[in-house]
Amino acid sequence: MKKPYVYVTRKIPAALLAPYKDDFTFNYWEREETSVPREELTKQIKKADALICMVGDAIDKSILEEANQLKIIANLAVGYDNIDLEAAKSKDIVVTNTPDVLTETTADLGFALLLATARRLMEANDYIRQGKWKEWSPYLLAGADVHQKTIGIVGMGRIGRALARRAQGFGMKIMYHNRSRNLVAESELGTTYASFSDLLKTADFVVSVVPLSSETENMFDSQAFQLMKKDALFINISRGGVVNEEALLQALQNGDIQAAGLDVFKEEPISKDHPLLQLPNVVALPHIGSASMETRTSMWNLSLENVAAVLRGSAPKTPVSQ
Ligand SMILES: O=CC(=O)O
Repeated sequence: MKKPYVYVTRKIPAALLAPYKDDFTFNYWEREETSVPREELTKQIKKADALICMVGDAIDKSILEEANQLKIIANLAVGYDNIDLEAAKSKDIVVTNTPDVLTETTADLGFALLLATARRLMEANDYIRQGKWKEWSPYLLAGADVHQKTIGIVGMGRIGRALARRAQGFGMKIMYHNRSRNLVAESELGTTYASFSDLLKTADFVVSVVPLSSETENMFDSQAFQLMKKDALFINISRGGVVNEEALLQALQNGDIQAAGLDVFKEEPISKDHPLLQLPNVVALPHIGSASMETRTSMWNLSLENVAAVLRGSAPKTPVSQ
């Protein structure tokens, strides 16, 4: 019998495929630095039984129309705003993501970004490498304290709670905003629920961990930045789509907020000429929230487990609700 065909949109380590090789045929996009062109993906989707894809792959209605026998789309990410869930559902295609395995790693990065932005680590690193360091001086590259400040976490899901645990270690006051109250986070992590506007008005660090949806798109707009304190820092580790980047740029330029740490952008990869990247008070990272060797391997393994389960006729471990 012909083995089911699994297409992977990036190079996957061969060793991870070994346990599945007897049952499935694998093929993947070989070039690590570039994403699969739309034309090639369309060709592959026509014949694939399973697809493992990345956040940058737009799995929209028009490409899904090409699928003839696709049974599962396994996204190598916890967020899945790149996939048209309705279109997948209408073709009985299961969608899975990679929750849990990346929670702590992403929270580590979120906190690293917060610290780097507050203490101006990138500017300091550039300063020393450019040979500018001539003498020690009291306010040289002086940033903002993190300990005992107020963090405002927007989106109290798994990563939000993991951030709150880290914030506890820094003696921070923790506010959060979420669609619904999270009583466990309140009782166990000492977090306080606030309306979006109260959080914006009060927090020293506003951290976005909210998934991108029609409700959250552009929620950080000019009004939101106006509400923030002038010395507030904005950190985004969720999706660029939740921010109006033009409004963020203006807020940073006008001094409405102090600085931003951004791991995600509306257009990814962002152009190096983008105005946000010209500002010294922006720390920018290329969407590396879950990028540790251990976690990326766990994400691959979870995606493979999900694919194998569906192709063998059982339920996947981490389906998204469609
Ligand atoms: O952005 C990455 C993810 O959603 O896992």
